[in-house]
Amino acid sequence: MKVIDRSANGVNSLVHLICFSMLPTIFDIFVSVSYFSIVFDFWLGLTVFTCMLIYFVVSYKGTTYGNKLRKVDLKTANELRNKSLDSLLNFETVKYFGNEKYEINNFEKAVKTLYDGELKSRIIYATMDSLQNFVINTSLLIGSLLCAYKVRTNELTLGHYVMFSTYIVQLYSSVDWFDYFVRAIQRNLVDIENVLEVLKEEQEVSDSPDARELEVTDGAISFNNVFFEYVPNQPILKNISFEVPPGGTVAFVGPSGAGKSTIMRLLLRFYDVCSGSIIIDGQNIKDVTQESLRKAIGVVPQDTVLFNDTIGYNIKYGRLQSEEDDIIEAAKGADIHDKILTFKDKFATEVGERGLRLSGGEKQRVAIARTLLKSPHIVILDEATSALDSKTEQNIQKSLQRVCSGRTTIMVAHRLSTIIHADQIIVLSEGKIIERGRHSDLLEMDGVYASMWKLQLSSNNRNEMESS
Ligand SMILES: Nc1ncnc2c1ncn2[C@@H]1O[C@H](COP(=O)(O)OP(=O)(O)OP(=O)(O)O)[C@@H](O)[C@H]1O
Repeated sequence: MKVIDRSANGVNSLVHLICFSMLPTIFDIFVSVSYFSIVFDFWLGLTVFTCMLIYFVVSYKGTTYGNKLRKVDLKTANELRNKSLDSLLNFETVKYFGNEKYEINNFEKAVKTLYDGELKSRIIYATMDSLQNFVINTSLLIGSLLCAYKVRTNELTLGHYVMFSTYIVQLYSSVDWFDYFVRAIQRNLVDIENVLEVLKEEQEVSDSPDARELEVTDGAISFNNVFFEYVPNQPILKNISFEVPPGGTVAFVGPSGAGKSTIMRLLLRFYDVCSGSIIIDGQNIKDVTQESLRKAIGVVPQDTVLFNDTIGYNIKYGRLQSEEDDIIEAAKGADIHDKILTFKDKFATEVGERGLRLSGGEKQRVAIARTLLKSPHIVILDEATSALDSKTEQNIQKSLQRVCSGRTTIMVAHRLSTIIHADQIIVLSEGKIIERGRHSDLLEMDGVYASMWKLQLSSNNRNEMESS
């Protein structure tokens, strides 16, 4: 992937740049050690060189081990963040099962692992610092004693002694700076590696370099011999072909796992088809930008998840440039305006995390209002009313009709009563189309759809009898 190449090149260039900037320091150290050996005394030079070698070995080993610990710490910190986020997002499930203590224990364990890891790395770095100081001071002591001895035996002058002390202090300040710099770089490289891991994630779908904007004129959709699998050799859709004329409605029914929602995901290009094509108004969706494609499609999903903000904000999300009047119109169209006016803060009412302060029907209406505001050419209703009771569903149907009117619509439904007016009903089973036609045609066919219809009728009758 281009992004990875670029970032990897970036890191390589950074490492090269740093190495170059360190050359003077390395040169400085090399010259100093040689100077001691040649000009002063061989044993003095050897002492300084040996201590320097020990210093670098300690530094290398300590930093390498410290980096390993840091990698583990980063992994633990990520896991801790994911775990806490997951428990907070699913707080209702935690409460349903009374598992608060279990979650708290898990969190405490994760915090303790992180704390222990950080403590270990701090101990390693502190030990390394002490060892390095010990090596430097020992070398200073041995060097000074050796130098003093040579002055006493008249092999060196007092001036040599002063020069040695000045040199060695300067040398060790360079070495110290070098060590600090290398340590900081290595530590940051470990962190960058963490970011690169994220960049390495392959993008499921990317725009082709010459991708154009999708131009929707009528909103005609056609699937041509579409074959798709999420995992190799496990086909989900097999040779799916159908057409939706401009403004027409096609509904998909079938058992759970048949591939109905997958068709919607392919139309939105969350995945690319393995073979075949999806055409909108004569343009293959592979050749257009994902942004323009998704702008043309409005989705009313099965479970509407709202932002933890106001109702007004959540409706406005359908078209961020909307004026207040447009939002009110959309709310009226979705039949939620009167309900919003009964709230104390009206459109400024906070909906809570994921919209938990609203009922299922209200959330669904917000989703419809958003789609009305977006005013797309194509609408997808993915089991938009399956989570609602029959009465709420009947009320919402009117709003849905408003969203779909004059727009090409693709629906997924479990309740067959919601799709009887569709221009075409397609029955899917194990990724294949097994029946298609209008409601009355399919009933006449007396096949899978007809038996599903009879089953739903009898269960509806049973429910009515039980409630009366
Ligand atoms: N991201 C994914 N990776 C792998 N397999 C997946 C993925 N998403 C869905 N599937 C599988 O693809 C199959 C079809 O899923 P899909 O959601 O399209 O079914 P569906 O007909 O909409 O079912 P339902 O009516 O229960 O929502 C299922 O067997 C599912 O397990």
